[in-house]
This record gives sequence, structure tokens and C-alpha cells, in this order.
Amino acid sequence: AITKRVTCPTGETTTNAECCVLFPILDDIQANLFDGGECGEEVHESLRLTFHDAIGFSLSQGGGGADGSIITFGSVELAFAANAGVDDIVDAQTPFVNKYNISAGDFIQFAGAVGVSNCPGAPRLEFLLGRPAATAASPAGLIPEPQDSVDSILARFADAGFSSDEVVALLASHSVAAADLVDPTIPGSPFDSTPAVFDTQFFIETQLKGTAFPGLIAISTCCRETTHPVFRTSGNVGEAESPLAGEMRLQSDGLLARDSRTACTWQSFVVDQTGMQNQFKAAMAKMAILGQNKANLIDCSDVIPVPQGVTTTPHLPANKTMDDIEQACSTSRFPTLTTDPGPATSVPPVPSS
Ligand code: HEM
Ligand SMILES: [Ca+2]
Ligand SMILES: [Ca+2]
Ligand SMILES: [Mn+2]
Repeated sequence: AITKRVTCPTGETTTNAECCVLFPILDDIQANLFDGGECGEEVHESLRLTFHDAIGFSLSQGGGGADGSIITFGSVELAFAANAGVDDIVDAQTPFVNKYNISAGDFIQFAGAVGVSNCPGAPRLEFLLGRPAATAASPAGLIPEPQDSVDSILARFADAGFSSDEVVALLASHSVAAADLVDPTIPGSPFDSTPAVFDTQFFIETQLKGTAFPGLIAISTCCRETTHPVFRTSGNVGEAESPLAGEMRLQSDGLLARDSRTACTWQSFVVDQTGMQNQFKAAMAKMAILGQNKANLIDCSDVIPVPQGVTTTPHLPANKTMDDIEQACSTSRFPTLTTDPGPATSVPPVPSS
């Protein structure tokens, strides 16, 4: 079969002329939002924003879902505790929304799909165009938080139409992610050792025994000794002990990796990059049109760049062994992985650029 293509005024080809408006936006955000095509902080935050906009949807309470309300009604939604820190990327994206003839809901999902395409190992996400302007702010309380129980997280996602397997698939996003505010003393603390690669390390490293909190506070005023005692920060809301210096583990990720409802799907991604990609892509496609009528949207997926292949292979971080894996899936063994050579290293923070 021959797929008809149109040539846009800017020279690119696509399957639908209405998608042509996206090419100038693509070039602009790659150059001026994503620092020339990196998988860095703005990509991570743009991907998170796709979720925080879309999950404002409830089968029982309403909400417009992936409608751009987090920008249009930012004065309401950015005040939700779960949106702490999201104001940065809203501020960074808003000038692009205003500059082009695109709805905030479309822009948020487009920026997320383009952004994650900069991460080696990511799937090429679907992108559909045509979300109308948001008409109301999301109800409060719909965004999961890292201190929430697994029961509450799975119930919240179910109320938005997602299965527990889809929750696990969506959390592949935490392979290209860091926390700025869970422990505000160490902004940019990644959730895995490869926050610029969309690989399976997140699913591996969350299964390692937690040994310490990554934050450090040097107490320099207590005493006159030349060596000052150093204490690790602990007790941050939503934080669990992580296996690596510099790495952040959300309490929710640690629990989902170990819960009988989610542990086997979690483990299934450890050596299945392709399965992780495919299931993440499918779940993201569903999330990106929450609250929308798919029949009214135009498929512009061919505008999204094709990501590079994964640049890592599944491994245990240096100094860790299979004995450090906390087996949680009761029906199959955690895959045997080899350990990176060398002494234990710490995970550097994601630069705020
Ligand atoms: C159980 C559900 C979830 C919880 C509790 C959760 C919680 C969090 C928290 C606390 C942070 C760190 C925020 C900060 O301190 O800067 C974060 C970051 C992030 N989340 Fe999630 N999240 C969940 C699901 C998702 C989903 C479904 C996506 C899908 C797009 C996602 C994408 C991200 C990304 C990309 C970041 C990194 C942002 C950055 O590096 O600046 N999260 N998440
Ligand atoms: Ca929304
Ligand atoms: Ca990673
Ligand atoms: Mn950040």
C-alpha cells in the first residue's frame, strides 16, 4: 500500500497537511527548550508535565485530562502540593505555546514526545494533534505522590482507567528522571544511574537493597574539631533508602517494585528493553489522550523524531552483586546480571542547565 504524503511549506513531508504546523515548533523546541536535542533536565520535566496534566482526569470526579489545564489554569493547579517544582517547566513552555497556533494540551504532549525522543533507548511515541482549549482546572488530589501507598496509587490510576501493568510501564519514565524537591539539599538526584538513557536500569536499581539516603548535611557549627561530623539527611517525605550514593529512591517506586501486584511486571522489564519500550509507548498513547475524543484528533506521529538505540546493557552497578537484589516476584527469578567493573561510584546529579 502506498501512504500518501504531503510536502509542507518548510520542506518536510508528513501524512496530513495539518501536521505541517509542528515542524517549526519541533525545530524551535529542540534548539531553545532542549538545549540542542539533549535528554536533560528540560526533557525530564517536560515528560513529567505530560503526566501531571493528563492525570487530572477521574472517572468519578471529572477533570479534563490531557487538556493543557496545568498551563491554562496554572494559578489553580500549580498550587497543588503534588505539582511542587512543575512551575519551572510551565514557565519554560508557556512562551512556545503563546508563540504558535497550538493548544496548551497539544503542546505539552508534543514536547514530551519530542523530548523523550532525545533519550537513547526511548520508543518513538505516538502524537495526536487537535486537543481543544481546557475549560476548567483539574479537581485537586488526582496526582499521585511518592508517600502514597500502593493501594492508593493503584486505585488512583484505576480511577483514570489504567491497570497495574500500565502503571509499571508508565514508570519506565523514571529511567530518565531526577528529583529536585524530595530532598531539596540535593536537587537533580537521579532515580537510576543513567538519567540520560531510556534503559532498564531503573527497574534493576529499584530492586537493590536500599542502604542509605543520598543527602548529606555537613554540620560545621557544632564544634571546634577539625573534622566535622557528617550526617545523612533522612526522613524526607516520600523518600526511601537507595542503593547508590547520589541516587534518589522514591518510597512509591521502592514499594511498587516489591508489591505482589506489580513486582513481576517490574522484574519482566529488567532484561526486556523492547517490551519496556512497547508497553511504555502504549500506556503513554493512552495517557496522552485522557479526556479527549480520539476520533477528533489527527495522527501526526511521523513528526516525532526517531530515537537512537539504547547505549547501555542491563547490569548491576559496580560493587553490587546478585545478593543485593531483593527478590519480590514470587513466580520467576530475577535475571542474572553482571556487575560493572571498578570500585563503587556515585551517581552525579542531573545539571539544571
Ligand atoms: C506512582 C506514580 C508517580 C509518583 C508518585 C511520581 C513521583 C515523582 C516525584 C516525587 C518526582 C520528583 C519531583 C522532584 O522532586 O523534582 C518525579 C519525577 C518525575 N516523574 Fe514521576 N511519579 C509518578 C509517575 C510518573 C509517571 C506516570 C510519569 C510519566 C510520564 C512520570 C514522570 C516523571 C519524570 C520524567 C520525572 C523527572 C522530572 C525531572 O527530572 O525533573 N512519573 N515523579
Ligand atoms: Ca489537565
Ligand atoms: Ca536510565
Ligand atoms: Mn528536575
